[in-house]
Amino acid sequence: MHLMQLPREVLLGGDLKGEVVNVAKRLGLGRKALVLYGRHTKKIAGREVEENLSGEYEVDGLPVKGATMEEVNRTLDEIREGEFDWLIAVGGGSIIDVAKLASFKAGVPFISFPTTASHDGIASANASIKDLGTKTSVKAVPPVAVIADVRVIKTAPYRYLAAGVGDMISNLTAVKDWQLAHRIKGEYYSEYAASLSLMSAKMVIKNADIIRLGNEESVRKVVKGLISCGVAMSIAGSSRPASGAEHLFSHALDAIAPKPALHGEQVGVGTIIMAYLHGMKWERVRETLKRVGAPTNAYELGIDPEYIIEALTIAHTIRPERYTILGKDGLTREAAEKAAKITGVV
Ligand SMILES: NC(=O)C1=CN([C@@H]2O[C@H](COP(=O)(O)OP(=O)(O)OC[C@H]3O[C@@H](n4cnc5c(N)ncnc54)[C@H](OP(=O)(O)O)[C@@H]3O)[C@@H](O)[C@H]2O)C=CC1
Ligand SMILES: O=C(CO)COP(=O)(O)O
Ligand SMILES: [Zn+2]
Repeated sequence: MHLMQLPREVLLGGDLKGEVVNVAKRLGLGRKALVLYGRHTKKIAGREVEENLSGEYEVDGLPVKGATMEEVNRTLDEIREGEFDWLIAVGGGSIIDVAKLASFKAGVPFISFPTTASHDGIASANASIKDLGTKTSVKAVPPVAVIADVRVIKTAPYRYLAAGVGDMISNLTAVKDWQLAHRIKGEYYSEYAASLSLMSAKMVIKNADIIRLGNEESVRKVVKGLISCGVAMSIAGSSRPASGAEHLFSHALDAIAPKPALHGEQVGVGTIIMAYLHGMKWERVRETLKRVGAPTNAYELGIDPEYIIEALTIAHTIRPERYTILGKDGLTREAAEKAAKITGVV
């Protein structure tokens, strides 16, 4: 059986902090709400969302630090002790993922209120959580509603929007890896999910110059593309349409680099290299990232080339069951150096 779960409402608009109450009412959510936010996103929108809700609901706020299993468990304890009926995540990908997994484990719904357009986990049903040192996605639930306030998202530094482009362009190599796994390992493949995911990647290639403006139209385009990627993952029943070897490379960097860059920035650079390995037009990937002002090399990522090479050689070990262009044995150091040099990444 294949179960596809999708958000019931998706709101995209100018000033939506006050809309949360109406959404919660329409969806018939219970009396007690828990607002999850981070240190920054509390000030950006979290506190205001909490205040707006307090007129109609019993509400409490919970600060969350990063997407780790400890934070998921802490949130779960809070939900159980406080007997909360639903959650709302006000933040970047990390806060949303913590809410997603806690919501799944506790069996209570959650609303996604993104403060950045830097990742495609806004509407997806899978959560990327760091557990025992490494991070990859696990099955969870999608938000019951997505409330994307363009004005809030626009307060994020431009770098975050460019990272969102990186997370979408990565679908090009993710889908190629998926097709490879389908042919070589007989893995389930969904033509529809793959097409939907590729649509977002093609959209950013076509609209790079508009996105570069960093205005409300840019934010709308990127958010819609990211939501579509989330839907593609839900249709596939896994992150396959949006996560291949370029994501393994980024997860490896998160594990070894002293100061990793943004998820979307790292997967964007990973896409350049994996596109080269697939024999695809990697220059087009690099060109798009350049046009939107996203990093295309180690220097721009702020990561020492040594970590880039190491991440390339260990990426295949991150999630061995996910077959990609890296194969079972991964890249040799020489092959990693060659690919990174040819593509200008180091
Ligand atoms: N589940 C899925 O399908 C997917 C999950 N992901 C995951 O999402 C995460 C990446 O998300 P990303 O958003 O890049 O990073 P984070 O959620 O880790 O946020 C990075 C930083 O940005 C801050 N921030 C958030 N919003 C704003 C804003 N408006 N202005 C200024 N700063 C802001 C955060 O603040 P604060 O300190 O308050 O949190 C945090 O310090 C990764 O963990 C990745 O694995 C990515 C793609 C798909
Ligand atoms: O980041 C994601 C899709 O963009 C989720 O991917 P993972 O399954 O690699 O965590
Ligand atoms: Zn991603």
